[in-house]
Amino acid sequence: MPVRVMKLLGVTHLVATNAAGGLNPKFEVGDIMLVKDHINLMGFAGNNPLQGPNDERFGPRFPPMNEAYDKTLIREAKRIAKELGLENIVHEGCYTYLGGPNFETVAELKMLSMLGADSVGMSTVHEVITGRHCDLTVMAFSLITNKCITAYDSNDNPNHEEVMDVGKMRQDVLKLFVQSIVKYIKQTEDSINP
Ligand SMILES: O=P(O)(O)O[C@H]1O[C@H](CO)[C@@H](O)[C@H]1O
Ligand SMILES: Nc1nc2[nH]cnc2c(=O)[nH]1
Repeated sequence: MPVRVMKLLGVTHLVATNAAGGLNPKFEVGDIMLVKDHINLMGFAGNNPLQGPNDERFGPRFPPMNEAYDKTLIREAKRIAKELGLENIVHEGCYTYLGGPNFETVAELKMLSMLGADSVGMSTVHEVITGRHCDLTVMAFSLITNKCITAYDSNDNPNHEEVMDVGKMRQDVLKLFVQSIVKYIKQTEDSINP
């Protein structure tokens, strides 16, 4: 619903952000993962934001999702990351999400890893699908707030306080990153529609 309101207000681009657990062992807490693709696990269970009668004013009944994340924006976000000296903490990967609110079991994390997911959260995919359905240009990134633990002998429990703390720790960097991306989008739009 908020995404469709944005569309009706004339918004053309959606930059979605989330806090996520890092499944890719190369990711460190505080890293940023540009989303290049997602696995809509909730969709597999029949939970999709496009369920119900299709409103053709927004988009088609069966929209493609293979190019959900704009490749140009990913490329430019990487360039911007380099300019800001963030290239060591900015990666690219596949996001997946579960309904939450509990964090995952060890077996679930192992499965998600095997499926090819690099980060796991509880949001974003619904917004992205709705945005792509109404033809918004979409990019998304995850802030890796915790490493997903796939060992049974670990006592390291994920918790929401840690998620909030890492968000606060990185807020200035994320603000600068998003501002720079939005500035790039605005410059590009102005050059197309002066
Ligand atoms: O996806 P966002 O809202 O960024 O936050 C993620 O982190 C929270 C759990 O700590 C959940 O809300 C999960 O979805
Ligand atoms: N599902 C999920 N959401 C998160 N949000 C922040 N960390 C996590 C995580 O480990 N799992």
